[in-house]
Amino acid sequence: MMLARAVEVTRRYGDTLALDRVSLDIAPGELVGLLGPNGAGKSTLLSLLTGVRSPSAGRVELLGGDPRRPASRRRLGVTPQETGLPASLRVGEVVDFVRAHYPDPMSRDEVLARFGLADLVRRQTGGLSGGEKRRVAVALAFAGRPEIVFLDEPTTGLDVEARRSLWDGIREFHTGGGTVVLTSHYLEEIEALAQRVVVIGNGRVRADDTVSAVRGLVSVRRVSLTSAVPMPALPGLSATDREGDRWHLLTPDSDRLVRDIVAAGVPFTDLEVRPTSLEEAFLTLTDRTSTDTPEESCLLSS
Ligand SMILES: Nc1ncnc2c1ncn2[C@@H]1O[C@H](COP(=O)(O)OP(=O)(O)OP(=O)(O)O)[C@@H](O)[C@H]1O
Repeated sequence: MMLARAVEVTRRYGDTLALDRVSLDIAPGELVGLLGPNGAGKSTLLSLLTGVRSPSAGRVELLGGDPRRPASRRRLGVTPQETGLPASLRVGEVVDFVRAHYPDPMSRDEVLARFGLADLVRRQTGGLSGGEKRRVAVALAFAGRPEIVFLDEPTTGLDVEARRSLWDGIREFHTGGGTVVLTSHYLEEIEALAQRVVVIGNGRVRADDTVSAVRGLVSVRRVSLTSAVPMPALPGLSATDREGDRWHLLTPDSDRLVRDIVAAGVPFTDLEVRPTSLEEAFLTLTDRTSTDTPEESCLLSS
């Protein structure tokens, strides 16, 4: 049985198409990273899988049933992107408050120790730093001893040490058999935790593969040069953008592309090669799951 599942799910907000026919299966014991730029639809997908919102079309299942069923929700842990903690309560009290909602929670000490928060137990949450609040918010997702946890950008705003301590807590849960789905803008973060990466862009699944396969897909370089001559169709050229005589060429193999340009006799000046951002790399990912026509796919890279 899949622990969570989206089947051809579409979600609209008014005229905005946030998710467009997304299908995803999360098996027990997986640690899956959802990777995508701002506005890709990651949070929307989490909100559907956790029953906070309903799809406009398609179907979602959590723990074998409707995500809104209280019986399923008791086996679920969630930390959304934005959370509020009651400012006048102490960290230990907040943990106890959340634990009290579950039939077989972790002990207060276990929750705090797993996420390196034991020193904060008596502190009022209103006086915590942003990073400390975030760590408490993430730890709370685990308090009810859930089977599956959804974390929306769990380490945003954390320094390196806090991030590592949080990763350790997530890994420990996973090693104990727990299932985790987390979103991130950074492949490095997903690489540190997950084996499987689902790349979301413009509301669609662009890739669903191992971390190393996705790294290959998004390791794209941008070759820029000035030339009055049109670029010939060269192998390994994933996308082309032109501003007057300035060309920006995206390619997985910049050495080869430059050699090919020289071999083709294209005159140029001001050659520049640099790594791309994830957003740029996404433009080169073809839509493997859709039935889009080639013309529509080209629009993605224009
Ligand atoms: N409540 C809402 N009302 C209207 N539009 C929304 C709402 N929530 C999300 N959207 C839109 O849906 C699209 C997907 O947003 P979503 O928050 O799911 O993306 P995301 O991948 O989580 O982005 P980020 O990385 O910035 O958190 C965006 O265009 C966003 O503006």
